[in-house]
Amino acid sequence: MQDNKVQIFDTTLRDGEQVPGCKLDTNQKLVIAERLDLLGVNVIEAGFPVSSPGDFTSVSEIAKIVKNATVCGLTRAVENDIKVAAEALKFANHPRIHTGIGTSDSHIQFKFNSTREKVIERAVKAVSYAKSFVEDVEFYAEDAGRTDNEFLARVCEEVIKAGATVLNIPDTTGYCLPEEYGAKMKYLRENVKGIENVILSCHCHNDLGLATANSISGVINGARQIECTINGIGERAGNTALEEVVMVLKQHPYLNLETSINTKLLYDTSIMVRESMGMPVQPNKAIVGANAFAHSSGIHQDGVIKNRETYEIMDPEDVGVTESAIVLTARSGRAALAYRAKKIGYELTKVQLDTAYTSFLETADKQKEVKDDDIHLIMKEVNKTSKIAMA
Ligand SMILES: CC(=O)SCCNC(=O)CCNC(=O)[C@H](O)C(C)(C)COP(=O)(O)OP(=O)(O)OC[C@H]1O[C@@H](n2cnc3c(N)ncnc32)[C@H](O)[C@@H]1OP(=O)(O)O
Ligand SMILES: CC(C)C(=O)C(=O)O
Repeated sequence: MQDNKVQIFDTTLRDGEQVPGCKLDTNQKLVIAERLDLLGVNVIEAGFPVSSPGDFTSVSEIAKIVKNATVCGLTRAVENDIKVAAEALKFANHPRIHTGIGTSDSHIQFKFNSTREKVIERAVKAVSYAKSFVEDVEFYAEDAGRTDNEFLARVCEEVIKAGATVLNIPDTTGYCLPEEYGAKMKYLRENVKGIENVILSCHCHNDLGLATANSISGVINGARQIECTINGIGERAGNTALEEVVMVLKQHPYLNLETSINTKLLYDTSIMVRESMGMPVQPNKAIVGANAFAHSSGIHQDGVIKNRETYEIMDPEDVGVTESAIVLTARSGRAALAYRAKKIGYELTKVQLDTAYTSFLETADKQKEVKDDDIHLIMKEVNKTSKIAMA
């Protein structure tokens, strides 16, 4: 029987920070790392220590301040990368070295001009070397999404023998379909000796918009760690969005898969990352976008006003959003107008609402949104013929 806990491995500060424009200095990284620890992530991938003196310092300082989460540093299957990562992580309460190498034929041929056998040798050597510094060693088979399953299983078996504690199966190029990615996890669980002693990890990219679906398919098929970032930032089209996978698992309790995330901190954390990295979040982004809990068409607004659950599958408060928004547009109906008018103090009779609605539509057709100031003007006009009660 597998544990039902899914570990959340946050790589906002590593894969997220690789994005053009998202680079952070050590102080900014420390603020985010503290917040991620508070949010309840299990692992913080703090950086790639060998990549620059600045990133080494960031990883090292993060290792000193993070109280609960494991702090992880990324390396290539290169001795010096691993030695430098171990040095940066030496003050961590729970250090993890994340090492690995490309395993797809494309990576083996074009990046390394090498062979499958030599790649296995390098993988094993890297894991054994990392193991000489820390107990917790995660191995990534880069481009596992496009790696032949039989070969991938061989790589996994060898690195488990060398001491890997976590096996990361990245869909580096965001190529897989959810069924295919899930089947890959299932295949590994069924064909790799020793797999029951390690955690399988999903690391999915969003090139085809499938990162969340693939990660969920991965955990349904036996993976127990998801690598993800706040707001889904990351290379190219990004990584799996942390807030999305966490809420998928929360909203589908029959899957019987849990995370340790305090979901009420999701929205504020999203804002923190957005502002600190200068990377805006699209308004229609699931969970944390400005419109994720906004309703702007009459039929939906009427439903939500009667009962939120007609058009909302989550309580906004569960993700730290204070309340749903009823936004008035030319597609709004009387229910929404009466609702907003009441919010700002006007209690309309049915006749007054009909009158107000006619002027409302005239205003709404001229602009994208009808604001409270516009409503005050409309009410002033209605008041001239019929006195409105104040709510
Ligand atoms: C999918 C991912 O997100 S992987 C992480 C990506 N992140 C980054 O690359 C950010 C940090 N990277 C860096 O700072 C630099 O690229 C460094 C320090 C790692 C390397 O810099 P350089 O030595 O100048 O090498 P450069 O970046 O030009 O090329 C990468 C080299 O690493 C090799 N390499 C790539 N991945 C691996 C790996 N997992 N294991 C071993 N070698 C690898 C490449 O084959 C290439 O080697 P070559 O020059 O012998 O052909
Ligand atoms: C380094 C690995 C884990 C990665 O980022 C990827 O394959 O996308």
